Amino acid sequence: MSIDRLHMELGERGYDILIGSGLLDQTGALMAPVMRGKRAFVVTDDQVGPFYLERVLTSLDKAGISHDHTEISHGEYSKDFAHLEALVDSMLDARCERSTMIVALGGGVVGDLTGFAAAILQRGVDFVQIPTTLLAQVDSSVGGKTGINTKKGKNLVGAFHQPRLVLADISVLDSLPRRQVLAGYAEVIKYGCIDDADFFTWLEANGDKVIDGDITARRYAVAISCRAKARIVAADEREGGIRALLNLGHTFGHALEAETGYGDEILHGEAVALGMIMAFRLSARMGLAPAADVIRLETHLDRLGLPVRLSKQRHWDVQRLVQHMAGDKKVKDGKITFVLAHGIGKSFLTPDVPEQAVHDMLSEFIGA
Ligand SMILES: NC(=O)c1ccc[n+]([C@@H]2O[C@H](COP(=O)([O-])OP(=O)(O)OC[C@H]3O[C@@H](n4cnc5c(N)ncnc54)[C@H](O)[C@@H]3O)[C@@H](O)[C@H]2O)c1
Ligand SMILES: O=C(O)C(=O)C[C@@H](O)[C@H](O)[C@H](O)COP(=O)(O)O
Ligand SMILES: [Zn+2]
Repeated sequence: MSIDRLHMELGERGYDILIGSGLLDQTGALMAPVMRGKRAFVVTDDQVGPFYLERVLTSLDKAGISHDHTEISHGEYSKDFAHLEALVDSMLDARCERSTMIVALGGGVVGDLTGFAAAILQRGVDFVQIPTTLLAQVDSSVGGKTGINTKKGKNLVGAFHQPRLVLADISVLDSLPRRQVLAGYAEVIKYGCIDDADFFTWLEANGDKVIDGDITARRYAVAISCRAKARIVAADEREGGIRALLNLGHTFGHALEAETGYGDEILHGEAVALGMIMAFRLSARMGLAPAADVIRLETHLDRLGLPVRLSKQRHWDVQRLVQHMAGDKKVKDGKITFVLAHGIGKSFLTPDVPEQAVHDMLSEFIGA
């Protein structure tokens, strides 16, 4: 079985991103070289655990790594202070030491929460990401952003804490519900929109294969996405500049997630899909992007089954969305830095966006 090996070029914080099928059964052997000791603490959720925990624990046994584990409740609700406290307590109860390797086995929720717990436990212990959703394999497991949501907004408390290794086993995506695959696909198409028009074109031709489970197409999409993310993060680890391009669609998307209470109504990836459409519509409204590219993006997302309009079941309020956006981490001196685009594959950052243009775009989108 072949493994694609990418490297996150961050000097002493650098690490490999391994992509392949069946990696789960080699977890212990693949982790051992980056471990400081012979103990691991595995965190998963109550939907991933029944599928994959036993295989990971068996591979740790085979590699002579002793282990404890815990399961959190699945879903975005778990990314909060209460679950963080409970998770850190369970690590302390298990007498995790500074040399214990923390393992995040799950989607972005498990990865973000566990990574943050690892960042603060005993002032920082090592962790490994084993992403089990498409979203986590192409995005959240790579780059070291960890954290939780608070009442004031999305991911507002957290730490940059890079994993020691990422193991992306493509075959685990076979058990992922279609809605979750589609949500992850939004972050895949994001890389095409940011600076890779050729990838966008490839996705227009092959996106349905990625969604429907073609292993070669999935592996290619994960590898290209991780390569893009690793390149951007290596250039700007702590988001002083170009890393913010990875936030395309997120200023609007996070506002939708906050407004809907971080539940099942809008998943993160779905919010990003809608947010990217809003970013492109705003760009076109400001005369920066061709309308044809907005249509191209909407048509592609719509054809694959992602939401491209806001639900009519809910009353959306422009002012409330703008208030959520005001808490964005890209706000500087009271002004939001937006990720806009001159077209597909031509995204850029700018604080120069008239408030009226944002209001008009949001009003139009809510009414659409
Ligand atoms: N740190 C980052 O850079 C970064 C990047 C993107 C997103 N995120 C965060 O990631 C989170 C979203 O992650 P997500 O989309 O993976 O959601 P998730 O972690 O909630 O997983 C989605 C659902 O799928 C289930 N699941 C996971 N893997 C499965 C599998 N293989 N088979 C069957 N079911 C499975 C989970 O139990 C969960 O119910 C958000 O909180 C978002 O903010 C972080
Ligand atoms: O890694 C990044 O940088 C990203 O922005 C990736 C995003 O897909 C991800 O959702 C991230 O968690 C958003 O970061 P935030 O700083 O806006 O909370
Ligand atoms: Zn995201």
